[in-house]
Amino acid sequence: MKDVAARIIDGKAVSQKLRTELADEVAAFKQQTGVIPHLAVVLVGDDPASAVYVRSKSKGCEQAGMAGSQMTLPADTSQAQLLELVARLNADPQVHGILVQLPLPRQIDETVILDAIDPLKDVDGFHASNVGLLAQGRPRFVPCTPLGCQKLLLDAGIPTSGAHAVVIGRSEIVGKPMASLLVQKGAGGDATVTICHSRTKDLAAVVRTADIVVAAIGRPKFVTADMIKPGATVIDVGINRIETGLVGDVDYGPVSEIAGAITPVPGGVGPMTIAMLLANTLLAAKLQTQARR
Ligand SMILES: NC(=O)C1=CN([C@@H]2O[C@H](COP(=O)(O)OP(=O)(O)OC[C@H]3O[C@@H](n4cnc5c(N)ncnc54)[C@H](OP(=O)(O)O)[C@@H]3O)[C@@H](O)[C@H]2O)C=CC1
Ligand SMILES: Nc1nc(=O)c2c([nH]1)NC[C@@H]1CN(c3ccc(C(=O)N[C@@H](CCC(=O)O)C(=O)O)cc3)C=[N+]21
Ligand SMILES: [Mg+2]
Repeated sequence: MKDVAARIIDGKAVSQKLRTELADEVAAFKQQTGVIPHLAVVLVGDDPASAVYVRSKSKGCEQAGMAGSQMTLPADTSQAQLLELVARLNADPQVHGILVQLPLPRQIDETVILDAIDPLKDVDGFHASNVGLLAQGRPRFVPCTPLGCQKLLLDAGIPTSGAHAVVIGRSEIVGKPMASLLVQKGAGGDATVTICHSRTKDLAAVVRTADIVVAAIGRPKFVTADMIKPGATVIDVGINRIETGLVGDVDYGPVSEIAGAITPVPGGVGPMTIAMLLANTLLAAKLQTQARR
């Protein structure tokens, strides 16, 4: 492996393939039920990066034959006002999926909002009941980013069973659910999982033992070549905007000379997140359509 550059795991290509398959499933669902899956995305404030993601989410819905609506509330929206909108979306039978873009302004408690979303419309998989179901190994809505990482491993044929997977980061939206997925029984799981975070002692030594590294730290180029076992698979979740552009949490150039396979940024995990969100929206429509019959 020493002089051979890593294989590039092309998340953009995989996501496009999945989105084409999804469009067929959406068409079949619409024909069977007459129901058009509908995702509502809520953005509070005017952060330009968030606005870009929110737009790509609604655009993705339309491309897959689903409906996407977008609500933008002012940055000074109160928690009560946002709860009111969530309640309205919960009660709207036309809306199947609800995504409230994070982070929220400081006057709003994220947990209060996420707990208020109908768990059957929680396409992000952040509601306590969906987190619990995943932890118990009977997933309903799985958080989109970790699910996308697992799909990339499966699509690339990277063995996870018995592998040592090291997840760097323990957030509720990426690190923890990623570890849950990798440790689960079955395809894309059965790994021996270690979670690292800011209190981990000698993180570099731990990461060096990994067959699979998932980097979700939020620090540009944090994972360096000296931390990588030759031939290891490196999944870079990080999205960092620096002066030179968009970079991941992995020092891509040097690491790609040591790793066996690696995801680029952009074009790796990010597009998979969107594809999984669309898949979760169809799942939401299916669950709610069954529930009403
Ligand atoms: N591609 C995509 O679709 C998505 C990308 N992202 C990106 O992924 C990255 C991670 O996001 P998210 O999980 O929300 O981030 P958080 O900030 O919520 O979590 C970061 C984690 O990294 C750990 N960490 C921070 N610094 C260090 C350090 N020096 N050493 C070891 N561990 C450290 C933190 O530890 P501790 O808990 O101890 O503080 C924390 O657990 C970000 O770049 C984000 O932009 C996020 C979501 C989707
Ligand atoms: N409730 C909620 N759910 C989320 O899923 C959520 C969120 N809040 N807040 C912000 C993070 C971040 N996130 C990304 C999605 C797609 C790309 C993506 O498509 N990235 C492209 C590049 C896009 C660009 O150029 O900026 C890529 O990596 O190729 C990135 C990041 C979802 N998030
Ligand atoms: Mg966070």
